[in-house]
Amino acid sequence: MSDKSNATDKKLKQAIDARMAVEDARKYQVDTLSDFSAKLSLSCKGLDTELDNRLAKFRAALIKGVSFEDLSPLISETIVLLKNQESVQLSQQRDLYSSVQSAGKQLQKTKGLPEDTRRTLRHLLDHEINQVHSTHDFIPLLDQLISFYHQTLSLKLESASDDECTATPELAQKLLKLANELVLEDEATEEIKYIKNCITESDTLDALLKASINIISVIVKNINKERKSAQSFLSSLNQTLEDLHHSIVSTSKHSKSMEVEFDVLNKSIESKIKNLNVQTQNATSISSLKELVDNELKSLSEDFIAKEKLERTDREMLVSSFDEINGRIGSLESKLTKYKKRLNEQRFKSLLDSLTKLPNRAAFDERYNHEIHLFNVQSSDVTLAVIDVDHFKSINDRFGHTAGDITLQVIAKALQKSVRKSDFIARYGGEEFVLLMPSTSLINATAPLDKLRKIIKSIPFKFKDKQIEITISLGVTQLKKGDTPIIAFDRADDALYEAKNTGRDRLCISK
Ligand SMILES: Nc1nc2c(ncn2[C@@H]2O[C@H](COP(=O)(O)OP(=O)(O)OP(=O)(O)O)[C@@H](O)[C@H]2O)c(=O)[nH]1
Repeated sequence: MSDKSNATDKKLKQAIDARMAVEDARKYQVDTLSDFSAKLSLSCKGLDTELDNRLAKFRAALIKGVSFEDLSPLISETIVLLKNQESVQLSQQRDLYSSVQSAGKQLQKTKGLPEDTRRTLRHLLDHEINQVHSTHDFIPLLDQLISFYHQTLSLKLESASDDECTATPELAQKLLKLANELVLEDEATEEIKYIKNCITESDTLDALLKASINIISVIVKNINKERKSAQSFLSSLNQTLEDLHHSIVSTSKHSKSMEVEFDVLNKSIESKIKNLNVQTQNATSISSLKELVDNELKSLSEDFIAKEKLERTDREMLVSSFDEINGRIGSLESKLTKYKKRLNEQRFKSLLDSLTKLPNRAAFDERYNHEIHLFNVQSSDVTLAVIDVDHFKSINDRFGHTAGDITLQVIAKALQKSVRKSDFIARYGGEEFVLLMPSTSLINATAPLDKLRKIIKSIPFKFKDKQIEITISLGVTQLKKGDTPIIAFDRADDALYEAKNTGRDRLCISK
């Protein structure tokens, strides 16, 4: 009997070890999936605020280690949001198409349109604009460019003479303003720069007409390229998440059915051991006891064999589903790297800062160089301000990086809302912003800039139930004859340094 009991012990131990191996494999699988899903969700940060929040919740749930059953609804909600993103883009595209089509048709009907312009316009409407995958941001600009064209053409037709008609400086300035609103990718920068120089250097209506058509062509060409890559990223990401969802649900279902079978077996083993106990106590002779124990152990042994078999099947199924998921994760991860690269390129190309949605440093450099070029040609006043958030490091240190990020977004929004339409505000990097104020002298810039300082100071920031006052320091200068971009920027930076060293929350000027 002691041999049999040893054998039972051994079987029990084997059963426990096998179970632990299954649990370890499952834990490893869950950890790998969680890690991958977290990385995946980070890759689409910045596309949409609601999607960002949902993904942040999803990542938090993964870190906390909630069960698959609880994760499942979060994934379903995320998939819905991703699908929404796709349909939002599609409807924006449709809006853009019909808006531009109707403006274009109106133009086509206009008498006196030069033949080559009519051809260019036809080509734009028929072959290019309907392929544009754009956001709403560009629709007003395209509309304005087309109505600018309309207005300029009417002026040309009104003048009876066949000679080249001179454009007023205001008209050229209007087109330049529209061109300045363009925030496009690298390759287009040179094209836009060339067009802007043509506008400033030529004073005929024909030159303005040509320039406005050229700007429309550049926009159409570039938006199309950018949006295509974003859209394909979104739909692939959506597919990827759906695949993961299915894997999780099927693994979870499989585990549940196994648990039921294990439960039945465990209960049977338990009741047999109990029964053995009772019968042992009731036995009247050694021989009947021996027979009884033999029978019960035989039956128990059969249960153990069944249990072992079940565990082996469970382990094999887990290993094979794990291998399959692992393979899929491998291929998804390499896809993800590609999408991320493409998305980063797209962000870079769009020249918009992904956190604050303000123009980024590259966009600022482009605009700044152009303002310096204009200043050298026209000598109109331009003020430059470098703005830095005070003690920003302590916000991160005390309330965390996410609070820091939100702070930057709120400040960026307030700055954008408070500057004039003709001003150009950008995030230069970190907690530093730059502001260009064309046609504004240093004297006239001081009051609005100081108002800007007060606006930021009055924002009621609240972290961890604590009311926090956040201030900015400003260094300001005005472009001077002979300035290079670096010389003028350094002057504003020196003024900012002075503002920081004399107590912060102030504006200093460098003449
Ligand atoms: N949350 C967040 N922090 C950022 C970002 N970019 C830069 N920072 C942080 O901004 C802080 C800037 O710190 P410092 O240059 O020491 O300046 P400061 O604390 O603002 O102090 P003063 O400028 O001297 O008033 C650093 O801790 C950076 O890590 C960002 O995008 N998000």
